[in-house]
Amino acid sequence: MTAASLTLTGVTAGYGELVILDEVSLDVGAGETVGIIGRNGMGKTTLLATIAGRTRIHGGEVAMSGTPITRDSRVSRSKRGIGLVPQEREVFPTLTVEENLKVAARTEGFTLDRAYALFPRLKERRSNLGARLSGGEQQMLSIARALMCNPTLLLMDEPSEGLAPVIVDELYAALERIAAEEGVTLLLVEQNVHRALSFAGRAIGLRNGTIVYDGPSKALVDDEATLDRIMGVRAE
Ligand SMILES: Nc1ncnc2c1ncn2[C@@H]1O[C@H](COP(=O)(O)OP(=O)(O)OP(=O)(O)O)[C@@H](O)[C@H]1O
Repeated sequence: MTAASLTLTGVTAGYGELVILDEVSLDVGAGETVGIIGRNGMGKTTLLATIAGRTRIHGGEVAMSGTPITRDSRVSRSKRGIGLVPQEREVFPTLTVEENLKVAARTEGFTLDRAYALFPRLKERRSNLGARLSGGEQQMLSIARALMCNPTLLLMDEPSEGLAPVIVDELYAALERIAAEEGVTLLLVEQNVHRALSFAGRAIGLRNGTIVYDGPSKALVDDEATLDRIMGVRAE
């Protein structure tokens, strides 16, 4: 797989007539890891949903590796290589772990063995029903299932939400491997700012649907004034 690049040019988008994102522009290079941070309700999920084709675009252009996709449906964006791991995880509850993975499998590319190598817990639980998994296991399954579709641009919405710190460590160890070993560009929304900054090379701060920071994560780590500006309150 070859990682995709992504360009948003003056994108205004939302739900029906409701506008949430206001003239958002950004350029993400192939293979970059980007953490999207900001307070609740600032438009982080809406940004991922807009890239995945799940919102209404009122203006501007979205392009993937130079090809405009603004008017493509979510299905055609998925076929082009955009994978979304939604906040709700969307695991099939009545299918086993292995069946959840197999329904997404393509004839070539990412394999079941690769999924199990990245997430050994899923191998142990491969015969368990989706409904019987812990939150952390469901999150791992949701990410592994997205990878089965051979994404070249993977969007993850709050992967660590509601998980115990030890599980979050395990999850992020797998994400580090995905970033290093799979040909995929990664954008993730992360409520835990310091987790986002240590994982992603680049940070994007959203406030009221506009980008208020776009730069290296490293520069933000000790910059409390800028973090306060993005987060509104001191980051935890
Ligand atoms: N399906 C929807 N229909 C209408 N409005 C929505 C919908 N989803 C989100 N919104 C609104 O869009 C705004 C931005 O929400 P969004 O979920 O993108 O923010 P967020 O930064 O991801 O926040 P959170 O961290 O709480 O998930 C909010 O005012 C929210 O109420």
